[in-house]
Amino acid sequence: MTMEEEMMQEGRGTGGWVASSTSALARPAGGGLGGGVDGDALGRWTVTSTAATKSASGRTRTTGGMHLRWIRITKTVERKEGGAGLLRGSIADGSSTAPTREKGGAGGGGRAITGLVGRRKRGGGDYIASGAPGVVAGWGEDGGTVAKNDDDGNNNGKTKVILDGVSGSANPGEVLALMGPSGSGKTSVLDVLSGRSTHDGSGVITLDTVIVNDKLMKKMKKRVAYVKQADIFFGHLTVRDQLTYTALLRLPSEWPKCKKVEEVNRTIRRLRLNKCADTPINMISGGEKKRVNIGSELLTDPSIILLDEPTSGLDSTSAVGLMNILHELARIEGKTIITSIHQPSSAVFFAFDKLMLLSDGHVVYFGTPRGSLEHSTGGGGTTSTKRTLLDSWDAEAFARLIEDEDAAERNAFDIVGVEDGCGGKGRGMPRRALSRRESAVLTEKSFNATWWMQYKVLVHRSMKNSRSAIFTTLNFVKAGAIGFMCGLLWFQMPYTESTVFDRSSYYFFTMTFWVFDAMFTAYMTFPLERAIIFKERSSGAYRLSAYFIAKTTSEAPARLTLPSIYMLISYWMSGVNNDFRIFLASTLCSLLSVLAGESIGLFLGAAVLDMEKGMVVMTVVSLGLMVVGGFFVRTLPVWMVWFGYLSPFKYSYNSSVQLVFDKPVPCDGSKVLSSCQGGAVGSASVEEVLEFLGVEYSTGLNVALLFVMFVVIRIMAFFALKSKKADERT
Ligand SMILES: Nc1ncnc2c1ncn2[C@@H]1O[C@H](COP(=O)(O)OP(=O)(O)OP(=O)(O)O)[C@@H](O)[C@H]1O
Repeated sequence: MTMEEEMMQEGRGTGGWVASSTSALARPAGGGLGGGVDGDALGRWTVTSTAATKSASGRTRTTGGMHLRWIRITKTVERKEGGAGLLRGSIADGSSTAPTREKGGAGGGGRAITGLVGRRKRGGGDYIASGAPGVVAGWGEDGGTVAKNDDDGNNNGKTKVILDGVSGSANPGEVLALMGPSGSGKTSVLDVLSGRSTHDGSGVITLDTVIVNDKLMKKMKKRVAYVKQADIFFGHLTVRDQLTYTALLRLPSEWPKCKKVEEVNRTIRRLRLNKCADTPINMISGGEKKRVNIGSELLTDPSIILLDEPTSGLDSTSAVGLMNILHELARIEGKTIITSIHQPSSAVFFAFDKLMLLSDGHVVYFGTPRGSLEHSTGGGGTTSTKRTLLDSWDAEAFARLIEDEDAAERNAFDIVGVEDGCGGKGRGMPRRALSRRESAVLTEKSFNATWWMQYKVLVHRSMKNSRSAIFTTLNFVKAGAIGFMCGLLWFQMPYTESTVFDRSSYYFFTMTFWVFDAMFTAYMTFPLERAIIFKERSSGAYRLSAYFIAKTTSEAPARLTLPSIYMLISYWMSGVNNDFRIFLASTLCSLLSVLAGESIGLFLGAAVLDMEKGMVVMTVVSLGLMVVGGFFVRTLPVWMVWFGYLSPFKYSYNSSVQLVFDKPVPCDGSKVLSSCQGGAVGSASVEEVLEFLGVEYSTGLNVALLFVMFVVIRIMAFFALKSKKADERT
């Protein structure tokens, strides 16, 4: 069943809230930000629907698209050291080396344009530049130098212009394709439009004619879905799990769970994922993964869907299938869709409603796909060079056209918005209507789910994932085998002076092994999940605090179960102390030290997200802390004493050893302790044994210090993670 059929079956096709027209200006009806559907002076419909609204039958409506315009967007990035070919010179003045025109980019609005090829505007926003020779798709590589940038796409300074005065627009009900050679700026345009990356600020982005500033963009993220090139998921979760967790996190909290589940099932049907719905994501095909990625974004019923090369890596049948889904979403649900694409088949290419061609961060064509041929060949069928194409497109004139269109729509909206019934429009009234729409967006909730709901869902997801990742047979075998091996090595130690050292070494080994294990596995947590965290957070799925606390609580059972199994086997086999209360207390000390070690690992993982560097830091820090833990070096140099206080090994060793030596140790003739120098008679006091082993502080103080370490370092880990900004390219 196609989506269209499905929707008709659900009554939506006739329900009146989805327009099925493919016209560029057709709009789905729905409630607006200010409520309702508004007609503009040009006789078009502007829909500003945001929240899911209800049909007469009580079903949830699909939110329509929004009109997205971007005008003279420029983006400059810092040139990173160490790359091939350092940049020289400067572009700070924005001067152009283009021979035939002035730049209309960074703040250059309104300047005169020379060498302009004639162009006209066609109905429905179809801009065709005429008279330029050449081809568009796969244009010639003549090495034509782009204004500001050299042949490597670099400018001659410390910065690099990656988008230069890019303008365009996308309408509800349409699919706009971004095409251009690799490195031409397609992803950068999508990053900026989705709010995942910033632009230089000289250009403007408008959504339904409302200028999108930083504050608005943050709020808009819920309505702008961005399907990135990489399909990042927890591989152990099934497709249904992934969609269900997304639904629970991102759909309105007032919806009952059954409604969210219904939405998941609808998304599975809509994206034809039924066959793999209950298969773990790491087992499904690339095309299916891509559809899961799109489905996760579609669940929230966004108005605008941006996709970065969704067909890359797919065979042609899957690519066509995916494109059909996008066209259905635009045509039937009225979504605004922008997708970048490489080498589409001719069927796919001509099916796009609009096409924007980019080269070296510049627009070289915007209009219908068919019109691009006319533009590129100029009717003469000759091949165009990159240089010619760049020169033939008047970016500034195009920017002004979009600007005018935006202004016309805004005025028309405002006239309607404040209509007093007499057809009058009083002074200052348009502004009121505009701000009404703007404030409607700004007062929207940042998160759909409450903090507690986010926490519960994330704990559940993390436990499900860690069950498959940590509670594996292999890990149980590891804990059991090491416990058994240690039991054999320290087998049934008699409680006499000759085993004083062995008892303490048993604890030192136990602490070292499990604290190291916790440190290193916890270290991996954030670097491994950072792509998912950044992706989900950038779409406003949850608060970082909910994720962090959920992550640490959900991993605790797995983290503590394995050392407990080890202790249960090794402690009784070794005969450390036959008092069950001592076993319990020393096991708890060990587990607390595991949690403190986990805090250190989490902190370093959050502070140094780069795995390679982080591993080096981890190795140095963990070995250092172990050495100063009291077992190896007894007398630290004065300037290193502070380092000893940071060692969880020290506190856990100190507390456990004190618990084990709970009564005087009988001499056995080995003359290890000074009180036993006389032979196998008498015993050494507990104090003497503890002094011999270099144990400091009371058990209570050691446990308290371990607890402080566990809590304080964990809080530090949270702030370290919070301070990390998403790399624009993650
Ligand atoms: N943060 C950044 N730092 C440095 N250079 C960047 C950054 N982001 C983008 N670029 C550069 O900007 C240019 C455009 O990159 P972008 O990823 O947008 O191209 P693209 O058209 O999507 O390429 P592809 O088709 O290969 O994905 C490239 O030369 C890229 O190296």
